[in-house]
Amino acid sequence: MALQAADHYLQLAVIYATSTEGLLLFLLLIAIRLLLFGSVRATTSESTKHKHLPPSPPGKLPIIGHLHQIGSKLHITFRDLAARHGHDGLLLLYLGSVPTVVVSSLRAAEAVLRTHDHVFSSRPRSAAANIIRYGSLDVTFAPYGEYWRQARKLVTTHMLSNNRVRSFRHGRQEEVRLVIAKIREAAGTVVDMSEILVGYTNDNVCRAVLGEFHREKGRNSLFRELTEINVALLGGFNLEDCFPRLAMVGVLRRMVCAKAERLRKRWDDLFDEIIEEHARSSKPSGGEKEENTADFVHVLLSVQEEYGLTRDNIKSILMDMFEAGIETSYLVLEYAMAELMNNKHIMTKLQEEVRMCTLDGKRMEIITDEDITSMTFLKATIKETLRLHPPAPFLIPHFSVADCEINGCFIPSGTRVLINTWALARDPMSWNRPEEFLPERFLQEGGSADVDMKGRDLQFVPFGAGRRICPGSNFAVATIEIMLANLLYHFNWDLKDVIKGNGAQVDMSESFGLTIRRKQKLYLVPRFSNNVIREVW
Ligand code: HEM
Repeated sequence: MALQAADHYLQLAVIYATSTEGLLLFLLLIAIRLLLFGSVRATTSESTKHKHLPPSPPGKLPIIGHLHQIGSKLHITFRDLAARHGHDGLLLLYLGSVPTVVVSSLRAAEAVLRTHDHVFSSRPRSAAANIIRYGSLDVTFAPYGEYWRQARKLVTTHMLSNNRVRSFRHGRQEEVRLVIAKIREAAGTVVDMSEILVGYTNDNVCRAVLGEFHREKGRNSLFRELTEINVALLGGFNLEDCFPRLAMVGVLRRMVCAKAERLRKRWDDLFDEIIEEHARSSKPSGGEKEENTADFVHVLLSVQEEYGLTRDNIKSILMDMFEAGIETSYLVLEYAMAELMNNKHIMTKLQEEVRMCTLDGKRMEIITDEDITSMTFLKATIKETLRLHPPAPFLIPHFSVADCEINGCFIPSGTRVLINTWALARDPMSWNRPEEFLPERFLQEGGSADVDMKGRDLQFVPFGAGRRICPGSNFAVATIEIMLANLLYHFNWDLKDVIKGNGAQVDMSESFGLTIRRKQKLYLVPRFSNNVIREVW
C-alpha cells in the first residue's frame, strides 16, 4: 500500500519535475521509494573498501549522493569540483547510486584514453537506449566486444571512410546550393540561422542515408523530428542513469519504457518502408564503383550477408547516423557564425581568404570541396570553434570492464567514466589565453599549430580518442567547411539588432543536454557582398 502511494506521488512529481520544487519533491520521493523497496545498494563493495579510490567532494548524501551539488551546467561544475577536490584530474562522484569517475586533466585523459583504453572502451547500460536501439545493436551504445567491433568496422570502411565522404561531395554541394538560394531570397531581412543550419545538416545526413530522393513524402522532416526526440530522451543525465535500480521498478520503468517504445515504433515503421523500397529498387552489386555512389541503406543491404546483419542491426546502425550526425555539426556551424559575429575582425579576415577564390576572375556559384583545400584560416576557425564549443562537453560515457589503477587511484571494474573534453580544451596548462576565440593559434605561427583534433593530442578531443573515437569526423568536417565557406563568400552579415540600431552582440549563454547549445536562436541579417558577382544566380 505504502509502495503504491509512493509510486503515485512519484508519478506526479515526475510530471512537475521541471520546477525546482517539483525536483526537490521528486528527489524526496525517490528516497522514500527506495527505502520502502529496500533496495538501496551499498555503493562501495567490500572488495574496494580498502583501496585508494579517487577523492570525492565532501557532502555526499544518502541515496542521492552528490546530485544536490551539481547545477545545470555539468561541464563547468565538474571542472570546478575536480579542481577543488580531485587528484590529478580524477574525481569520484556519486550521481544518485552510480559511482562516476570524472576525468578533467590531460594526464588522467592519457591514462583513460590511451594507456588503459582497452579497459575503458565499453558503455554503461541505458534502458532507454536499449529499447530505442534494438538492444544497443548500434555502434554508439554497443558494449565493447565482438559485435561492436564488427559494426564499427562496417561503418568506418563502408559508410564514413574518406573515399565515401568524398563521393558525397555532389550531394553536399547541392544541399549548400539550396541553402544559399534560400538565404539569397531573404537577403536584407532577419533570417533564423539556427533553423536554416539544422535543416542543412539534417538534409545532408538524410541524403547520405536515403539517397537523392530524401525529400519525398516529407521524410527529411520526419527524420528530423524523430532525431530530436531521440536526442532529448537519450541526452544529458536521465534519472534512470542515476538510479538504474529504480528504473527497474514500478512507475519510472513504465514511463521510461513506454516513451521509448512509442518512439521506437515510429522509427521502425519508417525504416521498414525505406528498407523495403531500397530492396525493391535496383540494388548496387557491391562492386567498388557502385558502392561509392550508393546511399547508406543500399550499402548496408549490399553487405548484409557478409556481416550477417539482421534488419534490426541495419535499423540500429542507421539510427546512429541520424543521431550522431545532425545536431553535432549544426551546433559547430551555429557557434562558428556566432563567434564570427562577435569578432568581426576575424570574420573579415576569413572572408578575405574565402573570396580570394574569385581573384582569377572566376565567377563562383558555389565554393566546392576543392576550393577549400587551401583555406587554412577557415580550417583554423573551425578548429577553434570546436575547442571553445565542443558539441559534446563530455565524451559519451565510457565504462570500465576490469579493475584498473590510474595515477595511484583504484578504479573498480564497472565504473562509469565521464571525460570532460570541454575542460581539457580550456585548461590553462595546455592553452594560451584559453577563454578567447583565437583561430590564429592553429596557424603556422600560432602556439598550437601542431595540435591535432582527431585523437592524437588529448588536450583537444572534440571527437574523442582511442577505440571509441568518432568515426564520423571526416563527414562532419566536410559538412561544416563547405557550408561556412559559402555563407562567408556570398554574404556579409549583420546582427538582427543592428536593424533596430542598438548594435548588440550575440548572446552566448548556454544550455546543457547531451550537447551544449546556445540558449537563444541565432537571428542574422544577410546582405549581398559587393565583392561577389551577383549575376551567377
Ligand atoms: C562536429 C560533429 C561531431 C562531433 C563533435 C562528434 C563527436 C563525437 C564524440 C565526442 C563521440 C564519442 C567518443 C567517445 O565516446 O569516446 C562520437 C561518437 C560517435 N560519432 Fe560523432 N561527432 C560528430 C559527427 C558525427 C557524424 C557526422 C557521424 C556519422 C554520420 C558520427 C558518428 C558517430 C558514431 C557512430 C559514434 C560512436 C562511436 C563508438 O562508440 O564507437 N559523428 N562523436
